[in-house]
Formats: sequence, C-alpha cells, structure tokens
Amino acid sequence: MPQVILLFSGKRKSGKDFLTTHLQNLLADKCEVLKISHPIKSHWAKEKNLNLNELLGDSEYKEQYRLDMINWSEEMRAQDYGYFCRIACQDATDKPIWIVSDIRRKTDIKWFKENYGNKTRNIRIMADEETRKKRGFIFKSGVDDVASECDLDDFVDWDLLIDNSEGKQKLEEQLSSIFGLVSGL
Ligand SMILES: Nc1ncnc2c1ncn2[C@@H]1O[C@H](COP(=O)(O)OP(=O)(O)OP(=O)(O)O)[C@@H](O)[C@H]1O
Repeated sequence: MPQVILLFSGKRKSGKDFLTTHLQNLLADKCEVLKISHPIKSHWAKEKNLNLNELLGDSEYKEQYRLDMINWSEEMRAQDYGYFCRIACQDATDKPIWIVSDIRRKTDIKWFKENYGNKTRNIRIMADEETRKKRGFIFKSGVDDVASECDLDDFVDWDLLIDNSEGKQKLEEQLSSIFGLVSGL
C-alpha cells in the first residue's frame, strides 16, 4: 500500500511528463509512476495492432490515435468511472509513493479519494498557452474542447499549483514544493 499518492493533472503540453519524470528520478525506488492512459493504450494497441511503446511515448504517433482513444475511453468511463484507475493501480508495484501523471477527470480524483482516502494530493500543472504552443501544443477540435481536457478547468480543491510557464518557477522550486507534500516519508 502506498503512503502518499500524488495526482498530477494539467492541460496538453503543460509539462506533466516532464515534471513527473524529474520527480521519479529524484525519488528513485521510493516511487512508482502510474498512468491511467496506460491500460487505455494497451487495449487500443492490441485491438488495432499498433505499437504500444510508440503510443506510450511523447511522439506524433500517439496524436494520430488520441481522438479515437478519447472517444472509446469515454464510453468505458460512462459505464464505470473507476475502470482505468483500478487497472492502473492493480498493475502498480508496492512503493511508498505513487505518482499518477495523467489525471484528467473529477471522477478520477473522486475514485482515488474513495479508495485511498487522505493519502491523495491533488497537483495542478499550469502553463500559459504561448509556452504550451512552443512545446508542441496545437489546438485540436474534439480533443482540446472536450471533457477529457477541460473537466478539471473549474476544479478548485488543489493541494498544490505549479506554474510551468516559461520564465516562471524554476524546476528546483517546483520539485521542492512537491517534496513539501511528501515530507515525513
Ligand atoms: N519546464 C520545462 N522546461 C523545458 N521544457 C519543458 C518544460 N516542461 C515541459 N517541457 C517540454 O515540453 C514538452 C511537453 O511537455 P510534456 O510532454 O511533459 O507535457 P504533457 O503535459 O505530458 O503533455 P501531453 O498531455 O501532451 O502528454 C516536452 O518536450 C517537454 O520536454
């Protein structure tokens, strides 16, 4: 059982993978990184005979399938909002800190809270649009204007807000604010 679960969310190209990878390098064997999108992608790869590693990586390849994966996963979530969260947790190893790097829905946060109580910490990564564009963001209808991208826009119960816009918080500052949430472990 983990002692703390860090739930990271943020819009496309806000820096979720970037920050959680740095965090993982520092926490090393104390942590496990979980991705809710992992079970979605492995199902999709099997079904469509696609390369799972390419889908999991930060490449143009995954962008080609993003819309289809969103639509299919929405259908699954409508039946059972914890479906992908549950599989991601079942596959995770027993480490004191879990990092979930791709929280997208209020129901994702709800599911973790229901199942792990006060172990969860809600972290929002923000970056202004100009920065996100420089880092590869191109607005896509059906992707950026639907619930999987926007559901948490009006969520307010964050334990930590991180500004990952260019020229704002330094990486060390961002990481130490996250460490503040796991201190004592
Ligand atoms: N603070 C930063 N300084 C420099 N480059 C950054 C920073 N944050 C993110 N990047 C770069 O911006 C790009 C997008 O970041 P990243 O892949 O982490 O975003 P993401 O939120 O995981 O996006 P997606 O939702 O599309 O997977 C990457 O190439 C990453 O290396």
